Amino acid sequence: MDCLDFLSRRRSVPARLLGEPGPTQEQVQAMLAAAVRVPDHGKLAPWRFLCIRGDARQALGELLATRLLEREPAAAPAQLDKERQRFVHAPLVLAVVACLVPGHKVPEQEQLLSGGALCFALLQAAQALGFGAQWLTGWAAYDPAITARLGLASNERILGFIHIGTPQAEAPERPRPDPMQRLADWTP
Ligand SMILES: Cc1cc2nc3c(=O)[nH]c(=O)nc-3n(C[C@H](O)[C@H](O)[C@H](O)COP(=O)(O)O)c2cc1C
Repeated sequence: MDCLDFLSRRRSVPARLLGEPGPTQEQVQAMLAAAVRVPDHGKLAPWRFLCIRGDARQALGELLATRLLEREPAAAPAQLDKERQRFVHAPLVLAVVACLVPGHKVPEQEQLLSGGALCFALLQAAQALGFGAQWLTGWAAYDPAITARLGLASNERILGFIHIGTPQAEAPERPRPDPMQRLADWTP
């Protein structure tokens, strides 16, 4: 498969369809090494990663369930279970954290964009190694109590939880927009 073919066929594999085996430590390193080559205005490298694997996945799910009960005391047991299950499927979840440099001449938007590109590069690197992956956020990515428990500082943001593992079933395709319908010539 040539490169463009690979990119044109890329699709996410829903986290619930991901299972063992996950990437080895060498493969994690290789994926990150590819992903940090994203465009990065000002060479700020305004991002870092958290590896969530093994028992930490269940622990994070418990944290989400506990926090949801705080936020919504009437939350149904099924909702709480959903939170507990959020991170248990894929063997590896990489949280991509934006480390924003406030007041820098490179606007925060560009720092965030670089991190977003990095999330996507991670998806591609995972797929290039034969894994499936999905970029998820969910309410927890924006909840201050959860981000504090993840160790984020006030200038840091969760950009995504990248779930990575071996597809246990074929991922469904979704309709894709026709780019030509969104293309126009700009005329002065
Ligand atoms: C920043 C970001 C956050 C996302 N968060 C979620 C999410 O919380 N839940 C979800 O179902 N999909 C989420 N998605 C969408 C999936 O990552 C993915 O795009 C979708 O499953 C379709 O897969 P595709 O990559 O094949 O288009 C998010 C996408 C982005 C870019």
